[in-house]
Amino acid sequence: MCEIVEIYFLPKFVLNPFIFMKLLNANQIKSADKFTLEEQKISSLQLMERAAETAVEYLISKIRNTQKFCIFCGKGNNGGDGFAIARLLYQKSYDVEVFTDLSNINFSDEAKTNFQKVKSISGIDLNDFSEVENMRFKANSIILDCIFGIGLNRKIEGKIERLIQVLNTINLKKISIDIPSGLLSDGFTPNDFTVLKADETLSFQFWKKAFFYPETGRFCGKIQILNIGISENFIASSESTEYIIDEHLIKNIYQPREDFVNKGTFGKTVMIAGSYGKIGAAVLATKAALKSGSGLTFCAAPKCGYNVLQNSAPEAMFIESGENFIEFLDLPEDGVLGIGPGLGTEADTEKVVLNLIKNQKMPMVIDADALNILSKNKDFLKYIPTNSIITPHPKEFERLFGASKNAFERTELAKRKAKELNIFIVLKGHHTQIISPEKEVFYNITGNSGMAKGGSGDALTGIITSFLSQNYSPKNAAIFGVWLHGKAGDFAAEKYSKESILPSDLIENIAEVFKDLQP
Ligand SMILES: NC(=O)C1=CN([C@@H]2O[C@H](COP(=O)(O)OP(=O)(O)OC[C@H]3O[C@@H](n4cnc5c(N)ncnc54)[C@H](OP(=O)(O)O)[C@@H]3O)[C@@H](O)[C@H]2O)[C@@H](O)CC1
Ligand SMILES: [K+]
Repeated sequence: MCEIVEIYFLPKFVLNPFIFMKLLNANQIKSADKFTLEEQKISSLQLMERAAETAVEYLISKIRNTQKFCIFCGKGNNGGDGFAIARLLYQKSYDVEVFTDLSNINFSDEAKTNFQKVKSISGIDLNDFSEVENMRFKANSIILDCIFGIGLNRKIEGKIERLIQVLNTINLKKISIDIPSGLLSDGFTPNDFTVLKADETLSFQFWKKAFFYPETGRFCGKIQILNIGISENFIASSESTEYIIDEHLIKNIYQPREDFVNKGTFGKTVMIAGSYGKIGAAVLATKAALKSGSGLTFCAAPKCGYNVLQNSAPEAMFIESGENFIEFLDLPEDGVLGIGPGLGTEADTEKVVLNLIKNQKMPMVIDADALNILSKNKDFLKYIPTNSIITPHPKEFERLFGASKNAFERTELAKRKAKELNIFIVLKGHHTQIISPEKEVFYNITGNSGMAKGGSGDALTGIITSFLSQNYSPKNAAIFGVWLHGKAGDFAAEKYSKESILPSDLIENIAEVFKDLQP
């Protein structure tokens, strides 16, 4: 599964803080390249050189214990990047060995120029792809994959397919340039495609859609976006309905707390959660709501949770709503509701939950068992108040809306459902997506695999409900909530390791995220 660390900027290319990142497709990226050449009055060879310099600078700054790079170059501009990187690494005194298809030299113009330059350097070994079968690679060598980039338009076959199969068996670190070779950048890659399995992907300027979906993201390893100074004017004017939730976007959404305010200013959050044996879910959701700034916080839960809730979250008010599970609800007026964590699906709870959702006019957050209750009858879906936020994981999503062939199709189905029901869908996963009724998709890049633990989703529900009650719009509450949840998880993982972090640690680290956000 892929993991995204940070954006690497050459100091000369710092993005305008008001431009947040759109997800562009391969054709748009190619147009962005062309536009940049005209705007900056540079040649495509110069842009390629800039891309290669950025990649080399990154490699040198991050990679330790290696002296040798084996660079595999295809015939297009991804191969051109590879030849240029080879030359630049050689000039920095690294051992460099280059592999290409010497039997079929029909390179793109830029690749050809850079191939010729490599050929003229006697210190760089140049081999045919086929020689990889008999090679003995030095330990600690790094393989750079520059075989195909975003220009791939069909399955790789023959000699190059064989090459990738062999490379995939070699036990050396593999770094793909721009995108792992064999992967289609804008959609699902059929299962019979041979794809290079990278440990790391260094991608130029733009995230690619393939990075965000489990079937394709699993080939990418750790993802690093390298800013190569592509035209901001082009990015700003490009049409896209898909976005990456980056810090620029978050800084536009975040409303710092002002002076002269009182607890009423920050809304009334009401968590409806918990049943016997699952009171922890109510605790986590309530604490997360408190920690993310809710002014007044209530938790409606069964009586069996009274002691534990009052002890662990004394700042919240308890609303007794049954004995061992929720049997009735008597909620404060004007509360913003978050319902679902640990509710169970007892018949009485089901009745109360459905009734509440049906009669609710204001947007609310619906999660976990509340979604399972809704999924029992497709007619229940229309009870969801407009502009509400639902937070299903893939299984819950399937129960609600039916199965999809793959994760890309699931997102398309979510877009249709978000529009049809006029709601926001937070599709939880390694890269959680927020899908709006306008069919926009926002991809989250914070978070880590240590958060794949029971209780993590309860915290998310608390955070989003808290933001909704603090007057963030439903869209901003969902985007900010998902991002902050992941970021808090990243802070926690740094302190305690991915294995050991608990959702409680994540909640504790919400404070670190807010500290970081202060202007
Ligand atoms: N974005 C940026 O900002 C910058 C991007 N740059 C770099 O450019 C890369 C894109 O370059 P690119 O368009 O030449 O594509 P790339 O993938 O190298 O080659 C495709 C060629 O292979 C062919 N072909 C396709 N599929 C095939 C298959 N299965 N089996 C066999 N052949 C196949 C296809 O031709 P066809 O055979 O279809 O006529 C085409 O000629 C990009 O990823 C990045 O690395 C930087 O240099 C500068 C800044
Ligand atoms: K590649």
